[in-house]
Amino acid sequence: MADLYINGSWTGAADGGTRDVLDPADGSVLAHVDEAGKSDVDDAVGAARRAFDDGPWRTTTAGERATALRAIVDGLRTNREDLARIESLDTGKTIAEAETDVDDITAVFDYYADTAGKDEGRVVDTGVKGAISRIVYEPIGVCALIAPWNYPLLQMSWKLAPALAAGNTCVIKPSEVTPLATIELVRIIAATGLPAGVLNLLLGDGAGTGAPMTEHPGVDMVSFTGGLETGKRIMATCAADVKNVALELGGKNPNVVFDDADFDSAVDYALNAVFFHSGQVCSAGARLIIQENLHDRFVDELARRAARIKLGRGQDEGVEVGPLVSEAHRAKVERYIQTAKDEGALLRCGGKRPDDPALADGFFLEPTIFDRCDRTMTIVREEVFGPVLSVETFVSEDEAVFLANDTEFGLAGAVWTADAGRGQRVAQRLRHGTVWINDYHPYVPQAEWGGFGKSGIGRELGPTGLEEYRESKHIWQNTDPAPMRWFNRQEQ
Ligand SMILES: NC(=O)c1ccc[n+]([C@@H]2O[C@H](COP(=O)([O-])OP(=O)(O)OC[C@H]3O[C@@H](n4cnc5c(N)ncnc54)[C@H](O)[C@@H]3O)[C@@H](O)[C@H]2O)c1
Ligand SMILES: C[N+](C)(C)CC=O
Repeated sequence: MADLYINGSWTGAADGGTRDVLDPADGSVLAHVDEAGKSDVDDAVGAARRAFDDGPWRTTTAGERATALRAIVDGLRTNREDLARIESLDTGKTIAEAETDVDDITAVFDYYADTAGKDEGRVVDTGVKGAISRIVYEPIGVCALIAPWNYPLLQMSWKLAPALAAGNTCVIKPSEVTPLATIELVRIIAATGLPAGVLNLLLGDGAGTGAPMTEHPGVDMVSFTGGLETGKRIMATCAADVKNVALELGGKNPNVVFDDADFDSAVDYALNAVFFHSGQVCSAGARLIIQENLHDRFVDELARRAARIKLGRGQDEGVEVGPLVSEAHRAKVERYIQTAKDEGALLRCGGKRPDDPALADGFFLEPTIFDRCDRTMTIVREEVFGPVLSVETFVSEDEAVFLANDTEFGLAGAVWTADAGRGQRVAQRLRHGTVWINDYHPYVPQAEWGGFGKSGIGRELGPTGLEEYRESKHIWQNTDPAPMRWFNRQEQ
């Protein structure tokens, strides 16, 4: 096996470590891959360090880097179906979802190809005679990019595209649970002829590979997407060396529905908000906050439709939702379901594994709705990251806003209303990084993504997504130097 990509070559793990990657739809082994240890981390960071300090990449022009990114875009377009199929197999998501992800990352590489080539810094008007002052942007250096299992290609590309566009070198690590499509992504990028060491791929888990990456003195920046507790650990590690750190963490996202909302659309999107990809989405609308007088009709319809969602293998025709990613993750979600029952939430549908014997070996769980929840319940407060919706009610607009903001997270949320003024008012009061009005889930390369509160630090996508990977430098030139004689005036 040779699944690690270090200094322009495919190689195995130095200590022979390997890992089985499982198909979440039936628990079978999809692949065996190499598992990097500390010496592989040293090799990859060393290669990225040399490529940054001594190689040609850092000093390429923005236009040259834009050309390199466009070659990646071409590679992604050519390999769209293959990439989507692998991503679907590995994560369990449907082919349609995986294709959407590949289209998204293609657009992201394209966007940063454009953006990198346009922003060449700025001239500063200092008001000082005989001085030229300008701001230039430089890459930060060696970036360690670490991604989660739910959107392996997408979350890595949101980091990799701007990091490369800015002229950094990278060591990347997908989740040990879903590494397969990232290996293909690196094959596609390697084929475009990036200089050796600019992009390095490590596979492995948090303790054996991720932690040594973040601790490594040769790394200048860590960009991480994943869970809150891991994020805290990484931030503490980075503090020791004052490394740059960007964090995209979890969410407990409110979907607020007022009684004047378009009923059919609000129900339809509420389903999609929470059950898309089995709820394994950082921005999943897992908290329905509904106006009391609409509650009965809305939740009845929601439960009726949730019970009809077609579960199955993500590659099969007609399947709407795939399995959870692993046995361990399903067990975690099941513990949350039990806790919700114990704390008195009312189970309206789901709450168990499907009865269909054809799904018995996969990590499936039925779409689940807990009604009559309150803000003290664990199911309302903690990120479940599965197909589980909690329902709370409100009477007034103020109460809706209070409940929507009543979370330590602040990633995303939505408001549904026919009153345009109220939509804007509520959107402005929500303490979340993305707010949708009469919609749920859209994200685009041009618009920043990230969270308030414990949902993270920094932003991906948009112009800010490029800023994350650049240092700005002020260059001041005195065009007419002459002694200033601040000191030793008596000697003049
Ligand atoms: N904000 C966002 O945009 C966004 C997007 C996707 C997922 N997420 C979040 O990701 C979480 C789910 O992903 P997960 O279960 O893979 O998260 P996780 O924190 O368990 O793991 C994420 C990555 O970090 C690595 N890792 C684990 N411990 C590490 C350590 N000590 N040092 C360095 N790396 C380490 C893992 O191997 C994996 O690659 C959810 O909380 C979800 O909300 C957030
Ligand atoms: C950022 N997003 C919404 C694509 C995936 C979150 O898990």
